[in-house]
Amino acid sequence: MGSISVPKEKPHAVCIPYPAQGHINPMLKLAKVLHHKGFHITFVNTEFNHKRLLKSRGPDALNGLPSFQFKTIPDGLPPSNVDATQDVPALCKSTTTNCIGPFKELIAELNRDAAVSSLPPVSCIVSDGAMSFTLDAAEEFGIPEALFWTTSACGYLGYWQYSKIVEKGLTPLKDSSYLTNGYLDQVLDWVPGMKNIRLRDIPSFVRSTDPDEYMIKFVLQETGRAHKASAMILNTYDELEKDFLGPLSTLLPPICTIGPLNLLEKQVDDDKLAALGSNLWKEEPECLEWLDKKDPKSVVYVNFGSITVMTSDQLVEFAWGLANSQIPFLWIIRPDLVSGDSAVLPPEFSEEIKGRGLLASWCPQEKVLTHPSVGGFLTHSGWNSTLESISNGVPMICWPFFAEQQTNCWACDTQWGIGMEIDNNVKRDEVENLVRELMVGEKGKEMKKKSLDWKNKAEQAAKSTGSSSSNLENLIKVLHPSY
Ligand SMILES: O=c1ccn([C@@H]2O[C@H](COP(=O)(O)OP(=O)(O)O[C@H]3O[C@H](CO)[C@@H](O)[C@H](O)[C@H]3O)[C@@H](O)[C@H]2O)c(=O)[nH]1
Repeated sequence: MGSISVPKEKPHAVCIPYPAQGHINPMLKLAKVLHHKGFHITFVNTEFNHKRLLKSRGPDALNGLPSFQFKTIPDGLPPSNVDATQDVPALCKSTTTNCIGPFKELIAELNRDAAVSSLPPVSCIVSDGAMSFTLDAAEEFGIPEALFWTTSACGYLGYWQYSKIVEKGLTPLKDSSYLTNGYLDQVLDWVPGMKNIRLRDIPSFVRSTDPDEYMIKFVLQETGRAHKASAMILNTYDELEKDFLGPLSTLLPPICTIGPLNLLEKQVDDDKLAALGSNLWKEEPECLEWLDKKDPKSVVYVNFGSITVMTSDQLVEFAWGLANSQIPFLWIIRPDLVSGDSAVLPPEFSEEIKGRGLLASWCPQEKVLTHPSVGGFLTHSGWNSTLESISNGVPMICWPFFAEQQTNCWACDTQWGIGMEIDNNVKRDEVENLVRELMVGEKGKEMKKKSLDWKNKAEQAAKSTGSSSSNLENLIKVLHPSY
């Protein structure tokens, strides 16, 4: 007797990033990878970011595909400047308290639509780890949820130390002199997997003098709920972060390391999906044309991501450091990079860098880092930037701003040998010296070698037989056990 084959229902994942650039980018990549594996996708942006995406990418940018749709929920914040990054603590507070209602309503609506059409009902949630309120929705609808922490494993492990740091009374700081009096240099010898880690290398929110620091409470809340997830996702690869993944695996549901997602995404051969992008600022493709005219590995690329802000004095120090290094550079200065001001550089500077320096306000970073002319990256050490740099074998100078960027910088410098830290109190001479060292010095050569080694290992992990690809299969089994 022949068996009757029952058509399996297509899985439907609702993917919801934390509403900031460095979170939307990797979530969109993961959503594309899952779509390629047969999932129906609903990607949820906040209304604020939806509007920004339409503005930066054009009115049709979020029309999606029949099996990959974009939906929105409000973020609960009052209206603000559409071209600038939202305040992080305010956004964390607001998403925690205001988003669960609209999110549950959206899932109910998707299920109602499914009941009267051929669309599959929602079968799982993939949520940003910093949006753990979504776990309540998963519970209510009786579906699995995977939490995606878009940080490095070392950064995430750093966050996991917060409860002990509070318990030991290491935070709040007694007063602001503790930021510079050597207090932050103390080694935390009890942190598993992170030999010689100092307080200053731990994600930066513990550097507060406020006993009610909201971001500490937020981190404790988000790490505290993680055990309720069916799986944890990290955009990294085992070989790079095995020392940190070991300790994390004792604290968490099964961890699926599926990075670098920028490499896994490349395996998705689908023009329609490739056209779906997530840059909140308008890209300036001229940067690539400019790079085309430069010698191989000759340009230092400078970009501080989507959230970093600096003073106009710091901007000027970076500017003269870059100019004095005599190395060609591409420097992305976001319109909101200088706090409370617009970025203004002296006319002598523009004169000095003619022909060898290009300034732009936003670029297609992944294409820039893949470009053969780029030989080094001066970065704020956001995890996406770090991983995009690693996957292209580009060594770094790190100027961490906040959050786990400090931990990423520590790992690049002391663990992986591919980064050099620049002092927070940035001075032009140090910028000049480090840029020269990175691009033409002995240490730079050594770092380039190590960067290429990590690049090869990243490519191995992303191959169909590699660890990240097999972890992706494990994730799919969790999200859709019968698939
Ligand atoms: O001109 C630009 C600048 C940035 N990007 C992209 O924007 C993303 C920026 O992400 P990231 O480098 O991680 O920086 P942030 O935007 O600062 O990221 C936030 O989110 C990260 C992931 O959780 C954290 O590691 C950071 O600490 C946090 O600030 C990357 O994918 C870049 O490729 C561009 O395409 N063009």
